[in-house]
Amino acid sequence: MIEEMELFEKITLRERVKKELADQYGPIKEALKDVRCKIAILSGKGGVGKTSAVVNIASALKEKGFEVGIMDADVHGPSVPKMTGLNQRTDLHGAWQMKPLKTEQGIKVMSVSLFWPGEDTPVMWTGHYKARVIRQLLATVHWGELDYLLIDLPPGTGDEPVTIMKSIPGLDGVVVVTSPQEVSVAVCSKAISSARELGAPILGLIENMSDFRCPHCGGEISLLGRGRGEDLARTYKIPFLGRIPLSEQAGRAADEGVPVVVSYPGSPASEAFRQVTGRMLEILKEREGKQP
Ligand SMILES: Nc1ncnc2c1ncn2[C@@H]1O[C@H](COP(=O)(O)OP(=O)(O)OP(=O)(O)O)[C@@H](O)[C@H]1O
Repeated sequence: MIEEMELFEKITLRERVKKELADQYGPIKEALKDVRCKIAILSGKGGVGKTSAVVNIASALKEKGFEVGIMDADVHGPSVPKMTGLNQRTDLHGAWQMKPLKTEQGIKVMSVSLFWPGEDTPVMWTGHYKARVIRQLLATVHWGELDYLLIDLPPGTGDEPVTIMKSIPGLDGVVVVTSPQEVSVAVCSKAISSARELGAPILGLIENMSDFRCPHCGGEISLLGRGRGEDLARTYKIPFLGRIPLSEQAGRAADEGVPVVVSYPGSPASEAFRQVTGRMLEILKEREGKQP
């Protein structure tokens, strides 16, 4: 009896999510109509540098003169505002239309943490509810004209990132981030498969936290390994966008709330982020002339 009830609940929830996706598709499409290119950033495992990649790719795009926005869809660990130095709160504007905040560099940001009561208040929502909040945000945020909107997805391969990806009409691509560690690469392959199942075009894979250059002797140390990201990209026949070194400046920049591309522009990590961004743009251009 209990099993039957659980099955019934699962089916009704699935139907409800399906209906909600269908109902919100139109409003989300309308809200994103002036966004030329929508890219989701995904990782299998948490803590591999997905958000770091998002804020630095955004900065590298901004440096090139593009209008850029970041949608922080990682409800449990929303670190985009912290990593971009946004401490203020946004107005709910009666929840009809929400305005993203702008970073010092002029990148527009929306995140649950911008209207959350306090840093210590945990998010206790279930997966279904979290995805619903993100869809609601996607439908109500007024981005204005953007060349690129980067969506920082929650880590993992469960319902949440998948439902969010499904909610974005005309998603132009997915970028996958992994560290070179075996544990990260193994989960990352699942993330690639789930993106593929959705039919989302995968623009490429980034290996973050790759070689570390010793500031004293200049020698390179592969603390977490090296090359497994590139091997994974080859296995799945997706473009390899490049390697970001494990770097003291990158870590410090995140804590200081300024992307490393801006705060340490000549650092190896910044150069690597610019190269990764350049490759991503080339791929978009080759794919479907998607570069604005
Ligand atoms: N290349 C790097 N060199 C040094 N530190 C890094 C690098 N990339 C990320 N970090 C640091 O590692 C930590 C995790 O990074 P980040 O928050 O970007 O990961 P994430 O994958 O988005 O995590 P989650 O999805 O769990 O929120 C942060 O403290 C960040 O500053």
